[in-house]
Amino acid sequence: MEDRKPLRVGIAGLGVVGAGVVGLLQRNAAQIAARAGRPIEVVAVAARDRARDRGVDLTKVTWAETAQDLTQRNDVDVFVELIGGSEGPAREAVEAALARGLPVVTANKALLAHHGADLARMAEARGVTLAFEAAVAGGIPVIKVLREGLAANRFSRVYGILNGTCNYILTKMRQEGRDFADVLADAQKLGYAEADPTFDVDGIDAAHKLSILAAVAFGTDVAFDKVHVEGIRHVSAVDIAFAEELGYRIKLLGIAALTEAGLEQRVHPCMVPVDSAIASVEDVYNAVVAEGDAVGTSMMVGRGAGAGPTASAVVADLIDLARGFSVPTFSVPVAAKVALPSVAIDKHRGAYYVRLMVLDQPGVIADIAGALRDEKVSMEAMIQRGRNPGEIVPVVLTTHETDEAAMRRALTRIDGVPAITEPPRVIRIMEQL
Ligand SMILES: NC(=O)C1=CN([C@@H]2O[C@H](COP(=O)(O)OP(=O)(O)OC[C@H]3O[C@@H](n4cnc5c(N)ncnc54)[C@H](O)[C@@H]3O)[C@@H](O)[C@H]2O)C=CC1
Ligand SMILES: N[C@@H](CC=O)C(=O)O
Ligand code: NA
Repeated sequence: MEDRKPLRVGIAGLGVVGAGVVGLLQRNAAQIAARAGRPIEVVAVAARDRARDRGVDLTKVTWAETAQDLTQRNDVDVFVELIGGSEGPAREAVEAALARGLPVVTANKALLAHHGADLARMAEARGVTLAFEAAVAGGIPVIKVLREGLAANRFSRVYGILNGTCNYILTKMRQEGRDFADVLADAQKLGYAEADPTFDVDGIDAAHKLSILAAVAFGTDVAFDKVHVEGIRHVSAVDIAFAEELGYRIKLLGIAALTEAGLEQRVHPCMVPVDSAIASVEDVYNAVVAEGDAVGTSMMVGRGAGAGPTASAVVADLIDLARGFSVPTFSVPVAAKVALPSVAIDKHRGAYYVRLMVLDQPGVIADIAGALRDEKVSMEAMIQRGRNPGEIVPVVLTTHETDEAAMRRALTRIDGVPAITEPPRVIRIMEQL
């Protein structure tokens, strides 16, 4: 093995993940070389700050001026992009690498969600690998599992907890009664959050990942613009407490389902039964559930963010490259992709949790019930806290399965009732897990 040529790596971006990758390659060098069949060595890097102590040994690497420069070096066999962002230097460098026939490993879900189809075409045209295990569900080898381990299956649904920051926030709010902003700051310190954390809390990061997951599972193009996206900003301590009372836990889920009408892709907070397996996936952990016709239901759980788990996935891709292993980018060659119509969210059917803040006065409940009845939305339960005439109190209701479009019409009417003092808060209930 000693005389095998090393795989020479150039890394752009030495932040949380970049430094994690350098550290992991150094720490487990002997074992990685044994498994890869040859050593994997970082020979060159590009980063904005050369002086910063990243806790890893960079004395033997060459510093390139820019990420682009890194892609043009003859001593680099694979370009690793860990800068982030769907445009700018990350996109330009990845495109330059692929155009030159250099394999690419990236953790950049934003880039793949926006430009995955084009980048896959470029990679295929040049016959090079574009690998991205770290981009979806961090350390869980979910791309490998869907693309290889479960390759014999037709999938009906793939869903899961795809954002570690949001799961961490929801967990700490529920377990410790802490504030949203306070827990988000913690997630940032721990290296879980995106450079712009609104991508996490507004569901965009989970939607990036879902669109990639759907492309891999269903052999279709990445269609991020077709994902319905809602984040967790409006999930309050009150909703978390009501969820507990009703036997649910709130999770931000990404769901891609193949229906007769086409592909439904949505990211939003969900109430899941407290005794379901996914309800127990807490903190920074992610989970991905795949429903295949042959295998049935498979669930994978692991850390979805942070230096270690993400580096684990990046290095696994490097080991595959060192071994000479290669598969089509999104599981099928570009020409074999299937076009699937996308199903809009108003065609969704499901059950709903609705929380209203209501000025307690006679007739309000009748108005709410009337709006639901007129739209043929059938109520499952109602909780009214306290009877304090003249005060604002929460009223919570849950529905039986109904059409999203009908639910929206009913909510518009309910919102117009003068005694409803703030917009209804709605969380979809997911029973079929
Ligand atoms: N942090 C995490 O848990 C995970 C992150 N990712 C993805 O990994 C990528 C990197 O994320 P982090 O390491 O967390 O971000 P980070 O912000 O810690 O690191 C990015 C680094 O890139 C550097 N950079 C910016 N522009 C550059 C340029 N033009 N040339 C070279 N370096 C440049 C920045 O100075 C920074 O140090 C992103 O695409 C992110 O979405 C994926 C999975 C998990
Ligand atoms: N910000 C992301 C990082 C991993 O993809 C998350 O919190 O999941
Ligand atoms: Na992964």
